[in-house]
Order: sequence, then structure tokens, then C-alpha cells
Amino acid sequence: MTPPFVQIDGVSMRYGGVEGTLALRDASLDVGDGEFVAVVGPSGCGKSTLMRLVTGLWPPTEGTVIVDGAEVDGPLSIAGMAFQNPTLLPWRNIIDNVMLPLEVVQPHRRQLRAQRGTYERRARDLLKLVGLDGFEAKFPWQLSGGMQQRASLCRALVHDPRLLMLDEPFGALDVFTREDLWDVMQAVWLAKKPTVILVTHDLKEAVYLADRVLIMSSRPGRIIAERRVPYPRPRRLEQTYEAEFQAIVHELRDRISEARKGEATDVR
Ligand SMILES: Nc1ncnc2c1ncn2[C@@H]1O[C@H](COP(=O)(O)OP(=O)(O)OP(=O)(O)O)[C@@H](O)[C@H]1O
Repeated sequence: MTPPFVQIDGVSMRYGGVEGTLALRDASLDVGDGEFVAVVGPSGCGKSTLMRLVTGLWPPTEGTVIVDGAEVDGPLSIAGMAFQNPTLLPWRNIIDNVMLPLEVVQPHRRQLRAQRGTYERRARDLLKLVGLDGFEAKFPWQLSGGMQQRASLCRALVHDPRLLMLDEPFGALDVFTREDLWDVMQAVWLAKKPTVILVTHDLKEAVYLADRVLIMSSRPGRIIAERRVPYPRPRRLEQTYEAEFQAIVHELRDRISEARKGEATDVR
């Protein structure tokens, strides 16, 4: 059997030393290579913290995080990341923003000068995939919030990451743009099959996009349950209105509401 691509084993995370905030306690989860999982849970339960540990932005206080067979001990170059806030650099145009990871992440950084044309084509293809062709030379402030978020997804994908970490990337968008981007995300996943971990508050989004939805307890967070999503891909937005789909969303909502009631005792 192939080992999981991401293995989180008995991870705890306390911010600010022994008297600080315990965000995660004994959290464990495995994610298979090419699997799409969504992480949901009560507000403040440690979802973003989990993302920071997997991408190596913080070391855990206890436990181990293994990605692609190696323990994570610093920022992961095989990961692409997108957050709720698109964080594009205002002085760079859209294509230069999208190409930013190529200037940082090896081996692309080494190859960029010699293969600029190929890389630029890749960035243009991604912009086209998300409906932003024609906007390459614009600056972030000339684009709407939804368009900036599309560009930030392209930036997360431009170095062909094997692991894609998405922390509420659609959270700030209106419902129509959000649903458009779900389908963009689905198309990207079908085309490239990266391993994806998506943190979201939107249970419909979690069920629409993921193979498996993981539910966290209240803080200090750990994974307390999971729900497989039985639908093959490509999935269609109309499915989200069907009774079976809505029953899964309700089931998740109930689990989270139970998790919220079982408030943890160590809540420092
Ligand atoms: N850099 C930090 N320093 C100190 N405490 C932090 C830090 N980051 C997060 N925390 C605390 O850790 C806990 C978990 O935060 P985290 O952002 O991981 O939760 P979340 O589940 O992503 O929250 P939300 O659902 O509201 O986005 C919270 O109590 C938060 O205040």
C-alpha cells in the first residue's frame, strides 16, 4: 500500500510558550496522494494552525508532520498556498504576480531566465483557465476582489505544486463568484491531480469539492470525525440542490454543532 502523502501524527501546537494558547491537541490525519480533503470545524478550533504546520510555517509543539515521506522542518517548496485575502503585490502586474513563486521555488528559480517563455505560457494558460485572459498586464487594483482571488489561485498553481493548501480562499467572495471558482478548482484538480487540503466554513463548498470532509473539535482542535463524499467527478452545481447532497451538508452541520457544545476544558 502506498503511504499517505501527508501524515499528521499526534500533533499539538501551543502559541506563546507554556502559558500560551493551546490551538491543537493530539491531532492526527492522513491524506492520500492526489486526494482532495476539506477541513471544517468550529471557529477558532485550529484549522489555520493545522495548515501552518503542514506547510512548515510553524513547527508543532509536539508530534510529527510528514509530507511525501519526509518530516517537515521548514517552509515546504512543493506546496502552493491560497488564502482568504488574495495578497497580490500592488506594484506588480497580474502576470508578474502569478509568476512570483517561480522566482523563489527551486528548480524553477534556476531555470526561469533560460525558460522564461515556457513559464510565461504556463502562467497565461492558468489565467485563461480561470477566465482572466486579457488581464495579464493589469495591476491588482484594476481588478475586482473575485478577479484578484482568481489570480491568487493561479499564483498558487504556477509551480505545479504537488500539495495545494487552501485556507478559505473563496470565503470573501459573493456566492456567484464563489461557485464559479469551485468549478475552476474542480477543473484544476481534474487536470493536475494535486493533493489538496481545503479549510472552509462553507459546508456546501466542502461537500462539492472534497473526496473526504474532516471535522475538527473545538479548540484545542483535533480531527473527531470524517465523511466520505460519494459523488464521482466532474460534479455539477445542480447536484448541490439535491436531497442527498443537502442531507450530507446537514449531517456535517450537526457534527460541528455537537463539537461546539463539547467545549474543551483546556481553553487557554
Ligand atoms: N500567531 C498566533 N499567536 C497566538 N495565538 C494564535 C496565533 N494564531 C492563532 N492563534 C490562536 O490559536 C487558536 C486557533 O486559531 P486558528 O486561526 O488556527 O483557528 P481557525 O480554526 O483557523 O479559526 P477561524 O475558524 O476563526 O478561521 C485561536 O485561539 C487563535 O487565537
